[in-house]
Amino acid sequence: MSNLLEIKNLRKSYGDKVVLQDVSFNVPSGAIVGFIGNNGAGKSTTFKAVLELIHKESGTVKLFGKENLNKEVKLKEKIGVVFDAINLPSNLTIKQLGKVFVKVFDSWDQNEFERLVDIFALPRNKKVGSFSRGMSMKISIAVALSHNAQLLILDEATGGLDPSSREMVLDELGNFVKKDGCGIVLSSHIMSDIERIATHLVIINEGKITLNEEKDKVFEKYAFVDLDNDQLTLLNQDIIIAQRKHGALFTVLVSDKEKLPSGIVAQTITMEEISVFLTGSE
Ligand SMILES: Nc1ncnc2c1ncn2[C@@H]1O[C@H](COP(=O)(O)OP(=O)(O)OP(=O)(O)O)[C@@H](O)[C@H]1O
Repeated sequence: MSNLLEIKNLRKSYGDKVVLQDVSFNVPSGAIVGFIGNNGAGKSTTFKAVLELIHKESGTVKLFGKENLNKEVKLKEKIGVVFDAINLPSNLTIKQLGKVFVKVFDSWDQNEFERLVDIFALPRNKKVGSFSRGMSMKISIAVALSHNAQLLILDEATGGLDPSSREMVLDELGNFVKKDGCGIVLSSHIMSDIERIATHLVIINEGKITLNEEKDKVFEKYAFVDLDNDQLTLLNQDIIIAQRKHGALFTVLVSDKEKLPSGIVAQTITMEEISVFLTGSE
């Protein structure tokens, strides 16, 4: 499986504040990477650095195997981007947008755009600037899906969508990634969305990656255990992902419940629990 995006040791500071420290993860072809973290953890900053909208301090970013996106103009067309804030021309209608984008993108697919506008039930003759937040997200997603991109970078793209719209969008994302050589990285605070569609989980906490793993592996092998100090010393250090102290006991997230000493009871994990544990917001 080749990587559409490779991020290695990415670092970024604003003034004295280090907001990304040694961030590394990949988006393989065929994958949907769920990028999870609290408000201010560094998700948007990572995306902006990947897209070269901001300068990174150090580290490398490779898109389709190549560095320096700004010098590889053709590559940009292969990336569909949706940011939380709408950045489409507000004075145009959807009808007019189609006419603009056919000129902007060599590979603009007007039929696909029309299909998505229909299934997202978006009005064709209303100015985009007057759209609700949910409608704005849907039109941004429709655009990102209509220029034959291979990689989608979606920052909070399902936030603000009603449940039936979310279903439709998640279905479309699932279909997108089935196409040859396509992949998605999406940040979200909606754990049920991540649990439903992600193939890989990347968790970031205060600019540091605390988990980077295939989702199925997390649910098959990972577990929480409650231990006292003596039991903790018996634990194979290699399987400890994170631990928290609660009075005299420790709650430990382990990466392989098969390697637990006998007598220690593994508790099953939920997406919500693992994300709360690793984002430190408990
Ligand atoms: N232009 C900027 N100048 C100074 N600090 C910034 C700037 N942009 C982001 N930051 C800081 O960088 C940190 C990471 O912000 P970022 O927007 O990447 O978080 P996030 O994980 O996307 O959060 P959210 O879930 O709220 O969207 C925060 O502490 C934020 O205040």
